Amino acid sequence: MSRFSERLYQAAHDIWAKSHEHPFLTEMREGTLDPERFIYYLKQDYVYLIDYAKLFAMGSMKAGDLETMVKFAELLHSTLHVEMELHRQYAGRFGVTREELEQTRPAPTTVAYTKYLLDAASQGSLAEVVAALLPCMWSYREIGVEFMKIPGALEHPLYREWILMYGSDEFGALADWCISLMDRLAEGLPERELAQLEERFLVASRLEYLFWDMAYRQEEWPV
Ligand SMILES: Cc1ncc(C[n+]2csc(CCO)c2C)c(N)n1
Repeated sequence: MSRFSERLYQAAHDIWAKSHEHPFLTEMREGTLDPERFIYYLKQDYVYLIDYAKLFAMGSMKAGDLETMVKFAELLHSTLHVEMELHRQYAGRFGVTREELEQTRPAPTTVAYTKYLLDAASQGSLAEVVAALLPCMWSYREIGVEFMKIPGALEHPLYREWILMYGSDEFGALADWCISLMDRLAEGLPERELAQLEERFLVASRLEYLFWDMAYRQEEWPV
């Protein structure tokens, strides 16, 4: 039987393709993305990551064995100290302090995405936690690897570090681990539960798309 992750990948194909073609990413790829849009993204992503990191804590809590528990703890550590450190360093280049980053008011799409993930994780099984968090890790891995292949992308003075982080083998290995965990957790589940996991994965994928779109539009609350 084919792997459940392949089913998820196929089901999300059109959504992910739409993300890859979004002007935020095409302009970043070409090095023409307005830095204001990038700063907006960094701030929103910082507060997104604070909530997202909690999913790894919940993964640790719901883990059925010590190895899985340790791996989620590593992912939590890496988000707080590696990924968020990249954001802090970028912000510093623009004179935005760590405190300002942390006090960013989450925009509507950030609220929708983080609360959706936390709801899925608090209500559901470990498989639901993984289905919800997976598009984030997997889609960034795809984007990072694609960007690394573009001649000159790593020479860009602003976007170089971002591309290096998400295109790195370390991030690739973390995403691979989550994909194989998804496959193991899905084994033997009835179709009704698989369909529910697929739904979590697809909604999170659509919210990933909306996150790029939000950053490009520099979305604000209407009042
Ligand atoms: C909206 C949004 N989606 C995905 C990521 C990428 N990401 C978040 S946590 C993690 C794994 C370990 O830190 C990865 C790859 C992001 N930064 N922002």
